[in-house]
Amino acid sequence: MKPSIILYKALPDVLQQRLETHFSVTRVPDLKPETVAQFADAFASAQGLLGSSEKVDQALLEKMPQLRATSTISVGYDNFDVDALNARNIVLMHTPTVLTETVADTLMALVLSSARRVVEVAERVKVGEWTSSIGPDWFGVDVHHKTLGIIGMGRIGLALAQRAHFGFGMPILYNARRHHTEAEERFQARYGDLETVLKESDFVCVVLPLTEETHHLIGEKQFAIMKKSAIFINAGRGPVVDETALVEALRNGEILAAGLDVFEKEPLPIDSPLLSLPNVVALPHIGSATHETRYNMAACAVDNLIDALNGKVEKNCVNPQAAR
Ligand SMILES: NC(=O)C1=CN([C@@H]2O[C@H](COP(=O)(O)OP(=O)(O)OC[C@H]3O[C@@H](n4cnc5c(N)ncnc54)[C@H](OP(=O)(O)O)[C@@H]3O)[C@@H](O)[C@H]2O)C=CC1
Ligand SMILES: O=CC(=O)O
Repeated sequence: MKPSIILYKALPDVLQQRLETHFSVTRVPDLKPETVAQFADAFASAQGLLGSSEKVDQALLEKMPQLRATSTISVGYDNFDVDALNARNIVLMHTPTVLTETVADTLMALVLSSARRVVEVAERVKVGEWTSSIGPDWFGVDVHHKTLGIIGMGRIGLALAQRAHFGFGMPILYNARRHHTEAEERFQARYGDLETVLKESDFVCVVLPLTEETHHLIGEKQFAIMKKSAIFINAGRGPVVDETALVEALRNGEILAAGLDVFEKEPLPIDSPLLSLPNVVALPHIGSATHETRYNMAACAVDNLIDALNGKVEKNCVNPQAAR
């Protein structure tokens, strides 16, 4: 008999079929308690779980006594209670690498659009404000040859450094928990403590995972030491930044502008003060959102679950030690 799994995200037909050749699949809309109650038997017998974005916590795991493997269509996994998974020897698979280049493109798009005010001035054209040759009130600031600070020199940080170094001649300053020789040798990146990166960068780009250590890592004190001309970019996770402090820093002119793909609360509430600031580019968490990359992520997650339920956890596994 095929193992049973729960699928809580729509997949392209070809991938759903691939999953169905290996497993007996129950498709559910989400992981809300009412959905779990409605499909109680399927959750009770499922050995695998595949989807993205939803919280996978102790309460859910209690409804899934047979669960052996979870597979998320994302690289970030802050929505999973990894300690609870470890305690039950449940492996967690994720999708690093396949999305790296696309997310780095998004970061570069945020850098360029914030600096050159692309969204703001394009809107002004659409509402008919371009009535004569433009003046300094439409100007932006240069990107090329400015110092790019990267906080989190992992896979995505490295791909961003590559673009900025070779494409835009930008000196790279970075912070991570350890030195990254590849970034230093290939892109002449310079390591600095967090304070140095914040103080010396023209662009401060956050590409960190959300953990206990990174929660609100960037707040009032950190914005206060950035250059007044600094542009702040966040494409890691929203709660890494104290959003109230960010709004204050933007309002008070402590920094020039911000480009944001992630927020403390998503979807970003329509009454968020960020949306009334002209110097903010706000994107709906589209870091990896291209047709090609989202397909590759879903395919990777399907393969990951097949591997994990066959005891193969050498690749893409967050907690291989949990494998039984
Ligand atoms: N906006 C979007 O759509 C997307 C967002 N993301 C987010 O980006 C994150 C990074 O992805 P990826 O680059 O693949 O991950 P990696 O694990 O490759 O890189 C994470 C980096 O963060 C650093 N880091 C972790 N904790 C700290 C800390 N406390 N202080 C300083 N540095 C720290 C790591 O340091 P060290 O190298 O020293 O260990 C590493 O350099 C994901 O976890 C996810 O949250 C990812 C994809 C899309
Ligand atoms: O935010 C997206 C991810 O893959 O993590």
